Amino acid sequence: MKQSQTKVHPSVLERFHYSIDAAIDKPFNWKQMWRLLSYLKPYSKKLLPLSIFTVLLTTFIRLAIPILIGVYTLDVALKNKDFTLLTYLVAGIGGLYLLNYVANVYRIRWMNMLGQGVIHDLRKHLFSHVQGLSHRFFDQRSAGSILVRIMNDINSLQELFTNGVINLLMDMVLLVGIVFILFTLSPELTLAVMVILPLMFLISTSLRKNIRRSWQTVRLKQSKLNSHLNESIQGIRVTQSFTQEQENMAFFDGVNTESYDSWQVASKKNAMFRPLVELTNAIGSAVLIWYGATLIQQGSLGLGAFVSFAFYLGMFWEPISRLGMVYNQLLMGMASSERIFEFLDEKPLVKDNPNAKVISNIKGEVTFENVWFAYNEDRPALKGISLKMNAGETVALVGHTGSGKSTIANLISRFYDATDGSVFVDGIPIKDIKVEALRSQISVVLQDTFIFSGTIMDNIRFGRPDASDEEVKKAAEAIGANDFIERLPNGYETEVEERGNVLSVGERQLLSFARSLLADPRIIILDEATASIDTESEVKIQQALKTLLKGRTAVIIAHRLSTIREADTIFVLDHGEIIEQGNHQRLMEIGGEYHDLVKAQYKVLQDN
Ligand SMILES: Nc1ncnc2c1ncn2[C@@H]1O[C@H](COP(=O)(O)OP(=O)(O)OP(=O)(O)O)[C@@H](O)[C@H]1O
Repeated sequence: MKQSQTKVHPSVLERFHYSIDAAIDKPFNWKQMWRLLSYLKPYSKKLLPLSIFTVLLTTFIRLAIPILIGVYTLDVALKNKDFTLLTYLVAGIGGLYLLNYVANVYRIRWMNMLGQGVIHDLRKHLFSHVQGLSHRFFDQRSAGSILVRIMNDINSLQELFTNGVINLLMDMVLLVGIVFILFTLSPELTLAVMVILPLMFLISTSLRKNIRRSWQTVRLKQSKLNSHLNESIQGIRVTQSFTQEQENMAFFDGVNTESYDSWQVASKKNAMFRPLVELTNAIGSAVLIWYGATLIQQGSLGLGAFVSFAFYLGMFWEPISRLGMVYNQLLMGMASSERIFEFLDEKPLVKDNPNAKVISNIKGEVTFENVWFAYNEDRPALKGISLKMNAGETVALVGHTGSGKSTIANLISRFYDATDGSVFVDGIPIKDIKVEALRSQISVVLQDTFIFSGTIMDNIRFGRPDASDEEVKKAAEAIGANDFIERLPNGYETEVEERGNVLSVGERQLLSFARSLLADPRIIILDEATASIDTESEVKIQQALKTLLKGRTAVIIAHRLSTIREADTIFVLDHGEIIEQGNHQRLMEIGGEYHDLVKAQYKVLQDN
């Protein structure tokens, strides 16, 4: 293995841990196979039968031609000097080759369409299913590992569906056909040439298995390389600011070399494969010529039959080899499909009650009645929360980090369901309101606004795709985002990349406010940005906020004193419990936790 040239602290190389779930083959599982094959169902009326028909047609033509050339042309037509038959045979063989060509063109086209169609459907099914899963599912998995399943695992099934399944049929027919014809032509010669069978078997099982394992190692190493690369690029700013490039390079070098080495091993083994196959064929040919010549001399085998025999023997290896390959694909497919089905079998934890109703005009009153919630069983995040937020009121949630503020917000949107107790909107248990209806009237504005790739216009329109350009502009103007948008190179049509790195934090916030205002929700949940921005932007954001919150219930995870002070009710949280509640004035008078918090903030502001 190549060693890294860079000198770095050894602990660095132990820093990265990736959970790689590359395809390691699994034992064959019929139940899983049937489930996979059920994706062929939509094609069972047209594409599947057409593909099978062309496969069988080409197989029969391939089986027929050597007999026509050897036995009929040499042993019948030429031997009997029957030139009419010879002409027919030549025309017939020519016609069959032509038919074979046409059938092959369609076979390849239809089989590809079939395979691609299945992969398309499977990917669509998986994506739409994953999209509907609850937050908890995404808490437990990295985006990378989900991506791998939707892309790589499904891709690895592509080959199985495009070639594997149908070739299996072709190769079985071909193999049975060849063995049957060989025995019909000469049972003695067939038995003699079968000496190569054990060798063939050995190559197509153990050697292939060995090679397959090596390629799996290659894929594993590549996954590791991908994960590291992904993390490196995402974290490049941190790496550069801590000048950890050399250390990072050393790790990359290690992973890259591991990948290189695994390729070397796999390709060395692969290189042995073909010559070994040829050697086996050579042994078969030697037996054929030696024993075949003896049989011809004895008069028990015609020359034409011998020629046909040689043709079939040449074809014999092909299906055996391909069957080995399909078997490999099947085992790999088992591993991939197991992981795909694991996702498909995940049930969304938050789902509609059978009697859930669509409530389209909620007022926005939110009540918590003795709500308990735990992300992990042993560590409750909320401990018996009871609170009431009146419709149209602005509520501030304050408290130290990890006290449960975001969790309260998560329960209002029903990203999670309470472990115990109930949450009500307008006095109706939220489990009795259809999730879609509820969420369409709630807007969540996170600190780290997610900007999708597309134009500024598309991004503001995100929650209400039917809004006109005029409505988008009006929302942006109301928020005060218009100025900065018009200054961009193409105004509202400026393309912003995913995550919107080209926009400043304040600009991204204004954009998300405009997005929410346009969606016109009844309840707004806002995780106020902690990042300090300049005073001018601060004033702008405060004004934008006023516009956005007007006439709606607003739940603000508040960090700024100015926001907190103007809230109608402030809930002070501590370790998942509400310890104080009231407006600013009242809480200051009490002189408790809130009072201390405000004093501490003032001190920070004054020190700065
Ligand atoms: N997805 C999650 N899975 C497991 N535990 C979580 C998850 N999200 C939050 N927690 C835990 O739940 C508790 C409450 O977290 P929450 O995010 O509600 O706090 P917060 O008050 O919003 O904090 P902050 O001000 O830092 O955002 C914390 O102990 C946190 O570690």
